[in-house]
Amino acid sequence: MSAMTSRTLRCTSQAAEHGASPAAATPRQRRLAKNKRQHKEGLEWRQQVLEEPATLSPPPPAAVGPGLSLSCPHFEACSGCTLDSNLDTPPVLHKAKAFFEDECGLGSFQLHTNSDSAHSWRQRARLAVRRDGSGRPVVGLFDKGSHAITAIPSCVVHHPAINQAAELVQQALEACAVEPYIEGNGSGQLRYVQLTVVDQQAAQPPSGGTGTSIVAAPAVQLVLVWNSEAAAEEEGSEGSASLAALSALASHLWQLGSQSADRPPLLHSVWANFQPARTNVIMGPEWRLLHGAELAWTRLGGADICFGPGSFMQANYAAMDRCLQVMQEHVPPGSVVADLHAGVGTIGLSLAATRQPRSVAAVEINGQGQGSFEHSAARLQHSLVAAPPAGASDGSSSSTPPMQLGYHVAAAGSDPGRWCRNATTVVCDPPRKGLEASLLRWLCTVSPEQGPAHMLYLSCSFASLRRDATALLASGRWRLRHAEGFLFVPGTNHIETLAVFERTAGASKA
Ligand SMILES: C[S@@+](CC[C@H](N)C(=O)[O-])C[C@H]1O[C@@H](n2cnc3c(N)ncnc32)[C@H](O)[C@@H]1O
Repeated sequence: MSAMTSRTLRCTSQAAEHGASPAAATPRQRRLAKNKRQHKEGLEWRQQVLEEPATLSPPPPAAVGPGLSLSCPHFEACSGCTLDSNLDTPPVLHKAKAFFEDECGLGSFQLHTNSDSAHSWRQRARLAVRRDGSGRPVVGLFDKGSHAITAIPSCVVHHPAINQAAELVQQALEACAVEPYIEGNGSGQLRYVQLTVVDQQAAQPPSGGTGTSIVAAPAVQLVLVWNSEAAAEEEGSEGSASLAALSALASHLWQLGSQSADRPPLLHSVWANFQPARTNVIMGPEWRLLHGAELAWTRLGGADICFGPGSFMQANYAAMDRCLQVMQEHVPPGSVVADLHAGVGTIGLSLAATRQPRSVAAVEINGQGQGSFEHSAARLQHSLVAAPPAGASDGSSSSTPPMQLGYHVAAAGSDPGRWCRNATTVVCDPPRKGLEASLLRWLCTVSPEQGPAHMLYLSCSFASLRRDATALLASGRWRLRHAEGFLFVPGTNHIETLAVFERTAGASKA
């Protein structure tokens, strides 16, 4: 928190304590005082959660004005959020409305949101580990526009389990005398931590017993991003001392976070990721499981989704779940689905669990997702055989083949004709830069007989979606049937947009 902000907060609270007239405060002081009051209520709620972890549920929504508000004590210092009021009408929403309503002629472009969307939504967070201005090791985020670090122990957008696990790491830094990373000279040990909430209910396999041993509280998959190579060097060398320090830190955390007699374990697992390079890329190429279970699960869009620490996961599970439900409405039963930017296969698996497609082919450039996809697919196939959906094949009939679920590690644009062979529905969920030029060209030129009938394009960047949608519509091959937005990152000028296209000519394959 900047000196200016902390001074302002102090002054505001003193004014409030001494009963100063609200009229004497500036609008900003009043806003910060309100943030502080709501933050205090949030802390009280979190204290209750700590005492009763099995009942973790979202905090009561903050008292808000016309729009959703953030009310975070770290706002303005921390770089994580850029909006603290009217979160449900970020500036980009106006651009999206203008594009879809005025340029594309859709009736109305809506943004999905509800009153508790603003808080406790983040289920995956990456936090830096550095020394602060006073030399104290800190787990937090960089200040706006700099690499100076701010601790954010009361972050209101983090799921409470993430804040608790971050606090555990904060304590362990000092207890284990861990050296935070120093960017200036590349020295130090711990660079970042990644914390991901694991749904312990979904973690139980469907045949996992009576349910009496199920631990209801969410736990955290913790990754320690360590500033060294993975391989131990000769005994007594600097490398092995560094790995011994990593091992001691991980054991200390595991003991603190997994073995409490009076509450469910906070940690699901502890991983090491090794990043020795002097780079801004957070994760390195090598991973090692140090404690706990390798497989982590959550339930999204009607499917159990397995994920590892190195594969992409949407951080806002509730918003993604809602988005998946909407996507399902646009996929007819019996479809052949190509899920082109699949990650661990969340979208394709959700469609497989709910829409009875004939097949789903997942295509993903990062091979880290493949093992997770295969675990999820096996669990899904098992549950479909055990309880086939009404009217669906259980695979026992020789005339109706079982659903095919496949995963290809490849760039979607490398051979779109191959990845989309026979596909009736193509799903694109690209990174911020949008569709690869080769994929966009194929979609804009493929003949109606060969191409898919429907396309679901989910985008995290409105600018690249607008560019790609303009090209798709200009090609004459596609018509926009529907579009809507989802608040995946409340507190920022960002919306996730789903655009549903249908082919304009030729016989539909679906
Ligand atoms: C926004 S994420 C979506 C992941 C997944 N659909 C989900 O919902 O979790 C984008 C994914 O596209 C992958 N990706 C990036 N470039 C790609 C490419 N050229 N071809 C295929 N996948 C790509 C990334 O590795 C990442 O997993």
